[in-house]
Amino acid sequence: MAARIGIVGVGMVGSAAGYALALMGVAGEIVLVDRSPALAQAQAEDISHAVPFASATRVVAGDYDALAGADLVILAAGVSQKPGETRIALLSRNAEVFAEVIGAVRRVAPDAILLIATNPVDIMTDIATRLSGLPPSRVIGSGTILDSARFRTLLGQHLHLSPQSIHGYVLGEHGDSEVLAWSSAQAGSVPIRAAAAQMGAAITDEVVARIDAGVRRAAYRIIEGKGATWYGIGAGLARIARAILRDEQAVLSVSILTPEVVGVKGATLSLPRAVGRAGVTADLLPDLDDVEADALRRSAQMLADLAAEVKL
Ligand SMILES: NC(=O)C1=CN([C@@H]2O[C@H](COP(=O)(O)OP(=O)(O)OC[C@H]3O[C@@H](n4cnc5c(N)ncnc54)[C@H](O)[C@@H]3O)[C@@H](O)[C@H]2O)C=CC1
Ligand SMILES: CC(=O)C(=O)O
Repeated sequence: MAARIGIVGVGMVGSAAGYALALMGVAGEIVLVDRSPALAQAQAEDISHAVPFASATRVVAGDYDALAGADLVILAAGVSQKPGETRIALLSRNAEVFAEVIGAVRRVAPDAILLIATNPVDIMTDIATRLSGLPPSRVIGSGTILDSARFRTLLGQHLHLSPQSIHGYVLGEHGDSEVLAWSSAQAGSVPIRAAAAQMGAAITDEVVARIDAGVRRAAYRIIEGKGATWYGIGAGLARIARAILRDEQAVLSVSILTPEVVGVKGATLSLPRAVGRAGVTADLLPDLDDVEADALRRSAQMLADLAAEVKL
């Protein structure tokens, strides 16, 4: 039977995910739910007009009851950052939104995998895991999927290679403490620094600093310029959804509650992980140098401490 995806919160991010999913054609039906039914209705109508160019997906608006039987529900409800605001500053407001939304989704779609986009996405994934009672493997935050895409884009531009031929991951928090795993990045099958040297485009300290800021500060820059980010994450959410619904076992950097990593217990954070129909089925932590391992430890500890402060 064709897959059914729900999206709760269809502002910029939820609607961009719906649009990307409709173009990709991975679902038979996409159901849009929002606190504003008029917005959900308008987004469904607009996105459905893109469908004839790409797929046969049915795109409809509905209330929570319309999510019954969903295989996957994407959560993008809540407030977003104002210029200069951190993701973590959104926590208390979005925790209140999840207190209402997660129970409503679970009541009608108990078998759905939850895919979280709302920021701060790692802590919101931790909250969704606890509120839902689902196993962590079935409550997946988009985490650093977007940061890894930004890393691959900038490395691809530096080397004049397709970002699809760059393999590199951002680990830890989707946020200020994230860790770019330079030491394991590759172009094709060649370690990134060796590839860069072969291609006459050495990765100097200046290049590292520029790409690091390009990734870490991307959201701040884009929000300054247009108020929010949505295309990158919309495509990232659709990519994760495709991996789940087609049981791809694709390696993607996503966030789940993790029993232990680099000595830190109980942090919800991103690592490259295998993603398929059962959710996350394996972790693939790359080899890290000492600087990267220390940075990941700090990021993980910060996330574990912050999540522990959230009382539900
Ligand atoms: N994980 C990531 O990489 C990214 C995450 N985000 C986050 O995604 C979230 C959404 O961002 P935008 O779409 O730009 O915001 P938006 O304001 O455009 O949309 C949010 C939507 O949530 C709805 N909503 C709020 N409370 C609700 C409730 N209780 N029940 C149902 N719907 C509710 C609103 O009506 C609105 O339509 C933010 O937290 C933002 O920071 C944004 C970009 C990237
Ligand atoms: C807003 C956000 O989290 C991002 O674009 O990375």
